[in-house]
Amino acid sequence: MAAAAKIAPSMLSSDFANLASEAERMVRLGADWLHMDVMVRHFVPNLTIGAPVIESLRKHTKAYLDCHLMVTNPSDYVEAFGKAGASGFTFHIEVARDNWKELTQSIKAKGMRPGVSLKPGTPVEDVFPLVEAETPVELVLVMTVEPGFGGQKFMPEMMDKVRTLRKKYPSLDIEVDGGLGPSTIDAAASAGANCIVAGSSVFGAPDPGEVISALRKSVEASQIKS
Ligand SMILES: O=C(CO)[C@@H](O)[C@H](O)COP(=O)(O)O
Repeated sequence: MAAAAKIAPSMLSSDFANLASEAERMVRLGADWLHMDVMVRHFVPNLTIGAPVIESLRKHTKAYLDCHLMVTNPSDYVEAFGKAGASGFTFHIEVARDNWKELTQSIKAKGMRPGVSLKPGTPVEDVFPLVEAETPVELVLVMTVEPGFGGQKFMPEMMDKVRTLRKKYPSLDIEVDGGLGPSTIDAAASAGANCIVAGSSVFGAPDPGEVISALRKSVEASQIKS
């Protein structure tokens, strides 16, 4: 069975001063997940949110909080994110080559869904062992921009990675992130992505609900065709 479409507005593009009401608005407009970009000025040169913000937001929403840890030392964050109420914890393979097994197990032990992400320059083969492990990652996040900032241009050449993953793992959650919106979604959906992160295209639209619904329609239409 095809992995269900999950549309995840990237809260990086929201009004951080009104995070709880922005989260509520996205859920009301049809978001399945809320994508939370964690950046602490190493691994990427930006500074966003950490576990205290997740903990505060959790008091206001039951939504699935899809946390993407753009940090060099993800294992240092597992305990705090688990306690804070994160739903998914996605780390980068580039910083976890030596400890991904323990890391994945500890994420699961803290009640979160483990995911792995790869930067544009990282070969897709690098994540195969994590998907096939005894305690596997449950999501692969293919970055379609260099991580660090919203509002960048979608890299269509990353779709080869998505196609490869979808062919090999028919029911895996495959997420794409960066430059997704109405003009790029068909490329990602037809390659096999089912979890769609979108920041500026959703928050910058006159009708964000319409964009969320267009993203979902494209994923579902591609799944029917395939
Ligand atoms: O992780 C990141 C950037 O590193 C993303 O989640 C962006 O926030 C997506 O923003 P758009 O490209 O959709 O504006």
